[in-house]
Amino acid sequence: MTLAAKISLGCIADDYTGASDLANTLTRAGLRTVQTIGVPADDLALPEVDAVVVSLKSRSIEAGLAVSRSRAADQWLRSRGAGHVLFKICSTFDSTVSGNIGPVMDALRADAGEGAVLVTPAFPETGRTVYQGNLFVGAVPLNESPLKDHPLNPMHDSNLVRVLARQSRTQIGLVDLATVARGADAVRARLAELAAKGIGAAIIDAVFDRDLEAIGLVAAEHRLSVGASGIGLGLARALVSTGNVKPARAGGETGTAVGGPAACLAGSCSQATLQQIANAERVMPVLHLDPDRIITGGGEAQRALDWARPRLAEGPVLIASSATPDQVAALQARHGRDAAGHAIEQAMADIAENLVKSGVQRLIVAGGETSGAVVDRLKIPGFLVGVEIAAGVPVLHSVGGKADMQLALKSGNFGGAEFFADALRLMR
Ligand SMILES: Nc1ncnc2c1ncn2[C@@H]1O[C@H](COP(=O)(O)OP(=O)(O)OP(=O)(O)O)[C@@H](O)[C@H]1O
Ligand SMILES: O=C(O)[C@@H](O)C(=O)CO
Repeated sequence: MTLAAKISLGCIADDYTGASDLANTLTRAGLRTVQTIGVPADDLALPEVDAVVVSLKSRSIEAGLAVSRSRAADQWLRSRGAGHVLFKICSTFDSTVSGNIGPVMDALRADAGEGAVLVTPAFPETGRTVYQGNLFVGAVPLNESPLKDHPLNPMHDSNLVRVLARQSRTQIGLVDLATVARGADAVRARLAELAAKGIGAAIIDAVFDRDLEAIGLVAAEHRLSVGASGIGLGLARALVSTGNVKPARAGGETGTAVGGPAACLAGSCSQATLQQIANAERVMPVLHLDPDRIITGGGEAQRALDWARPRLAEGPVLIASSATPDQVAALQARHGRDAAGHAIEQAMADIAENLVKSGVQRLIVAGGETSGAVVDRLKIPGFLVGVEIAAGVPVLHSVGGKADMQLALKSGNFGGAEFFADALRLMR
């Protein structure tokens, strides 16, 4: 990849929807941003940018692999001049006792020679706030939110100091909201105090965007931070306010229209996605896949394609594997959690690949793991960020691939009740 000037901010995202969420936030804050799929190939030509978000699919893989892939991304970003790298995790801190947030943070911290790393998944625009180290999703603590039923990484503890301590080799501290409210100097002093005690990372509270601006100013003076789009916003605003980046027009790429048939694929089982699918039934044909048949090799992807192809000329279609928490639990009990998740993701990738062969150039995918499987199969090297469909979900324009495509990669919990119709209206 050839980048004309050095980049100001490097980002490593642990899934593809999270990467486009962050790329969207950085773009809106005035940073020219590109999202790459994996560590870019050296010959991938891309425009001059301020920030690169390398998308990995490392949230739910074995911790050692997540570490090695994240380190490779970090080395690439540093070699392109990134002085600061943000490790982008989910705003609901999706992870398990074995990782992968802690192990990746530990490795990147050692590589960067960082003292204490600031960590926050706060993203107030989507209702994620952190107080006294506890993560709230809307009005409820994380462990009472729908994330308690997540198919891959159910979250049962809202205290992130505890959660991260279980995953990391370093001690975890807290920078509380009272400190953040006193501004960047107070945060700086508290972080230095923690680092002096040998504490390697601190969860930092944030409830409003102004908190993230103070956090961003301090984080930007360091080499590494960990968090969701909120700290991305803080970092971007810090880079602009300190004159390190000259802000670009903050509207995103308008891109050229691609036209042609459009399709939606949903593999997310979040409450938000289930509601969005129910509402989509009123405006487009919806096919509900049979997950048992996918796992036992019953030709379900072919059935979906046979269903979709004759309908595409009439308008968009939606194909969903999504199910309620009870149905997900029952399926996992029959087939195993990982086997079920993997088989369904690959079926979605088969369907996407064949829909694109049938002419689809506008594709909406719901779910981070699902999006990862689909985008990998389509071999799209990167995206430029277009208009915003909903908080954290932009229209993406493919770059560097064979076909011109527009995609929307929706994080499971994001988007309004009419998300699919909203997206289709903006994808031309
Ligand atoms: N009916 C089902 N039963 C069990 N698992 C399913 C079913 N449908 C989809 N899955 C699996 O559930 C997982 C959903 O994860 P995915 O990351 O795609 O969505 P999400 O977690 O809601 O989104 P995000 O990570 O963006 O918040 C995938 O592994 C998918 O294959
Ligand atoms: O931060 C979020 O919630 C999202 O960008 C995400 O990572 C969901 O997969």
